[in-house]
Amino acid sequence: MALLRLRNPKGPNAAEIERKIKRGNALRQGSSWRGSRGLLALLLVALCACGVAAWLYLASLDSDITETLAGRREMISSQPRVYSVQCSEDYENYKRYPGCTPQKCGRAVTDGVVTSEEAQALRRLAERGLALAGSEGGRAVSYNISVHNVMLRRKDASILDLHSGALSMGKQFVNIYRYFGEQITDVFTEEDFKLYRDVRGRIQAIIAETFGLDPTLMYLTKPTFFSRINSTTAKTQHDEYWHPHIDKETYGSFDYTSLLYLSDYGSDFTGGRFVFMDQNGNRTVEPRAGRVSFFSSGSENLHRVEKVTWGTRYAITVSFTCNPSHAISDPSLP
Ligand SMILES: O=C(O)CCC(=O)C(=O)O
Ligand SMILES: [Fe+2]
Repeated sequence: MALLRLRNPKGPNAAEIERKIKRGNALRQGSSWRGSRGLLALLLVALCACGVAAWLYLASLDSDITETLAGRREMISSQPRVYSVQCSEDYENYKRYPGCTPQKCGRAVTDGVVTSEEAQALRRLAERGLALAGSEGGRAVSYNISVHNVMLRRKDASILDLHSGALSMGKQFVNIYRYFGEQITDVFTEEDFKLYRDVRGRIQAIIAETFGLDPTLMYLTKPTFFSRINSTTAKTQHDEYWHPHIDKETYGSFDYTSLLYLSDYGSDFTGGRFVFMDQNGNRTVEPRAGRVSFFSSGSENLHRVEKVTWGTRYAITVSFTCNPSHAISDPSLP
C-alpha cells in the first residue's frame, strides 16, 4: 500500500492535500515570523532595560550623596558642628610642628563666626575686584603670576588673590596692584582690608580651638583667594574646579583649609555644593553666606565642588600652614 501510494502520488485528493500542505507551510512561516518578532521585541525591551540601568548607574556616580553635613537652611551658630575622621599618614612625610601639625583630623562647619552683613560686604568686595577682569578682559595686559600660578590655575573659576594681587583674566593672571597702581584705592578701601583681616583672625581662632592647636603656631599661607564660579565659566582641560583633590597635595603648604562662603546654595546658585568623598559615601556642605567650613588638609579630606548649574557662587579659600617658612602676611593696600 505504501509503495502504491508513492508510485501514484497524485490520487483524487492530491490537489486538496497540496492545498493543505501549502496552507500549513504558510501558517508555519507566519508563526515563525511572529516568533522572531516576539524575539525582536524582547531584545528591544532588554536593550532598553540595559540603557536605563546604565543611565541610572551613571547618574548615581554624581549623586550618591549619602549625608548632608550642613544644610543650607540650617543655622549652626553656637558651636561648630564637628565631624572627626582619622588622620591620614600624609603628615608623617612632613616635618612635624608641635602645637600645630594635625593630631586630630576632621571637618567642621559654623555659621557663628562671620555675620551675614560681613559676608555681604566681602561679597561686594569680591564682585568689585573680580569685575576688574571683566572690564579689561580683552586687552593684552596680563602676564603669569609665577608665585602660585600652578595652584590657582587648577580652578576653572575667576580668582582674586588680595595678597599677591593676582586676578585671573581668562587663562592668565594680572597683578592688579601693579596694573592699577594707586587707582586700586578707588576699588578697595582700608575698611575692606580690615574686615578681611578680622575675619581671617576669627577663622584662625576657631580652627585652633576646634583642633586643639596653639593659634600663634599656625600661619596664613598662600594661595588664599576669592573665587567666583558660574555655569558658563570657560572650561579648559586642566582648570576644572570639580575634580576631586587633596589640598595638601594640590597646594603643598596647607595644613588646615577653610572656606568662607559668600552666597547661598539654592537661591544664588544651584549645584556648587562642597563634597567630602569618603570611602563609605559622600558628605556635603551646602554653602550659605557667612558659613565657614574648615578641615585638616590631608588625604583624610579628599573633596571636590559640584559643577555650578545656575547662578553665581562666591567663596574665599583661607588656608593655614604650620611651617613658618610658608607664612604670608595679611594683605594691605599698596
Ligand atoms: O570653594 C570651595 O567650596 C572649595 C574650593 C577648594 O576645594 C579649594 O580651593 O581647594
Ligand atoms: Fe580644595
